[in-house]
Amino acid sequence: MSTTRFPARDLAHVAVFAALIIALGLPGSINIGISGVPITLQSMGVMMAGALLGPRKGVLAVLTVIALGLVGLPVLAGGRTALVSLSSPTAGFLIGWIPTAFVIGWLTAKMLPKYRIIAGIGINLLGGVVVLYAFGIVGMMVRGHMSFVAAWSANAAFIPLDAAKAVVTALVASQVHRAYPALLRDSVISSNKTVVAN
Ligand SMILES: O=C(O)CCCC[C@@H]1SC[C@@H]2NC(=O)N[C@@H]21
Repeated sequence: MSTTRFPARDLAHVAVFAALIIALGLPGSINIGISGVPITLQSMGVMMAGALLGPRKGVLAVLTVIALGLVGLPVLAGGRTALVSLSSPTAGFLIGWIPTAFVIGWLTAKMLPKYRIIAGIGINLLGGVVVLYAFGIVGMMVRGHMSFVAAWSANAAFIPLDAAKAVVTALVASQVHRAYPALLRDSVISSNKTVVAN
C-alpha cells in the first residue's frame, strides 16, 4: 500500500508562493476601461507558482490564496477579498488562476530537466493568457453581463503586460531551475511515491 505524505519542505514552498502572490497585490491595481477588471501583478505570481513549483504545489499555492480570500482576508490587489472578486467581473480570472498554475506547472515539468526559455515563454503564454483569458472572458460575460466580443476586446489591453509577465517568469524559472534542479522534480516525485516528511 502506498501513502503519500506532504513533506514540510513542500508545505513551505506552497506557503512562500502563496505569500508571493499576495505580496504582488500590494502595489495595488490599475483600472482601465469600464470592464471592472484591473491590471494586477498577481497573475505573474500565479505563473511563477506553476513554473517554479509544478502543477501540484503551484495549484496548492493558488488555492491557499483563494481560501484566505474566501474567509475574508484582503489578499487580492486593491485589498479585495475572494468573495468580492467572485461576485464581480473578475470572478473568471480568479477561478482561472487554478488551471493556469496547473497547465504551466504540468508543461514545465514535462520540459525539465532542461528549462528552455523560449519554450517556457510559450508555456507561460498558453497558461497565463490563453487559458486564463478563456476563464476570464466567461466570468466577464456572466458577472459583468458583457457580450463575448466586448469581453474579448477588453482583454486586449492586458496582453502587453501579461506577455511581459510571461517573459519575466520564464527568465526567473530558467535561473531557479538551474540553481535548484530538485525544486519541481521533488513535487513530481512526492506526488507519485511514498515520501518521508523531513
Ligand atoms: O483581483 C482579482 O479578483 C483578479 C484580477 C484578475 C485580473 C486579470 S488576470 C489577467 C489579466 N491581466 C491583468 O493584469 N489583469 C487581468
